[in-house]
Amino acid sequence: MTLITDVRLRRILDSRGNPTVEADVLTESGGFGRAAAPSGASTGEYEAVERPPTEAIAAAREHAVPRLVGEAYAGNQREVDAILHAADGTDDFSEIGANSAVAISMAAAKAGADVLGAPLFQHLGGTFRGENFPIPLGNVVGGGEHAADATDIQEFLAAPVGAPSVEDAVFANAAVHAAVADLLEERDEPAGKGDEGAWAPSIDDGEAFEIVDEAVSMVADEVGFEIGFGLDVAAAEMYDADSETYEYESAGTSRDTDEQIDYIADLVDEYDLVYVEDPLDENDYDAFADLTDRVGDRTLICGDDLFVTNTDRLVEGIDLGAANSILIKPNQIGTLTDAFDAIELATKNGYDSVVSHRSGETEDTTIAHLAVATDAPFIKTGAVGGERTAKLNELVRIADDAT
Ligand SMILES: C=C(OP(=O)(O)O)C(=O)O
Ligand SMILES: [Mg+2]
Repeated sequence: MTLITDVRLRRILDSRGNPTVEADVLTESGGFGRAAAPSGASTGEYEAVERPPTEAIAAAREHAVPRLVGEAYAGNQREVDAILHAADGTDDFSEIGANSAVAISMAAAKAGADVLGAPLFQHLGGTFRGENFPIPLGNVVGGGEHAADATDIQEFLAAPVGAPSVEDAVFANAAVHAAVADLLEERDEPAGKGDEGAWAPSIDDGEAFEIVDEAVSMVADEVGFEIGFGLDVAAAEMYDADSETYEYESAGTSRDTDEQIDYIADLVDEYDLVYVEDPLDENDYDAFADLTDRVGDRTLICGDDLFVTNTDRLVEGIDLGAANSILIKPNQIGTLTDAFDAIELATKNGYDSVVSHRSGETEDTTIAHLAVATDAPFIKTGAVGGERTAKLNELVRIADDAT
């Protein structure tokens, strides 16, 4: 029933106005799945390779589509993804492009779910998946590679850890985003928005800490449940390998690795941070391990550029005690199977998985289903903006049994 009869690929727009790959997968019994690849700006050095969409589409049409059509079953995700790997023939999807691979992989999953008449999260997670919903981490102030002339730290995140429901959590993050706007106005700090919809004022990190801390406390008082504070430092983007220092350009500060570890550890205590992503360079497992040793009992230290959703890199991190959490971005690794395997390995080793969007996104909602299917404790997918609310609203629908 789920035999694939056609795979169609096309270029569509992403949220930055750049082209990206969209895939349609059709099956023998009329099943249909459509999915699109997202795209990063602060990409990790070890991510699977995204090719220019025109090239990725041509290569996938030549190498992957003939091996899938009439040969593979959309309901058998591992088979589809193994064929994508075999058709590509490289370690990093540099032949067909991780963008073509992930679009086809996710579209096949949706086609499989369509034939089965099940929501995607149910198809992916099975009937015995847990009943939990991920806590959404909402980006409310940001800079780094996501906005010009804004904070050095890439993302200041609201983390509604005490929310009684996913709906409450989603609305709390939007309220923090709105509260930040009010506080910026009071301080006469005009702000546009960065790529992920977070406010991107021309302020230094110190001022951003004050504002987000206040906004989070105000909204927590209003809603009556705990809202934590988190960061994506995206430190690889500020690391200068020649001088071995972290360069905070807007603040005019430079820190060596030990100073960076001290700085982050102090921030964890000062702001009760519940989540810190990529606080150190993506090649420095040892520094990650030092920091995790110091503060890992009271906050999540999450590897994004460090692990790039790659089980080999995660194994190394687990061996060294480099973190206690992993970011999961399907397009970093190229298929849903690889993303699932990373989550499973993380869970077995006591790491929390954070399923994540990219800064360049589409209306695709697969990550909302992936997070629910795998019982991931967190999802990071912005706070506002159409391509972000597409995922947040889908979570609300899943919770309401309305997908
Ligand atoms: C979402 C992120 O940004 P990008 O997609 O630019 O890598 C991130 O760094 O976590
Ligand atoms: Mg990150």
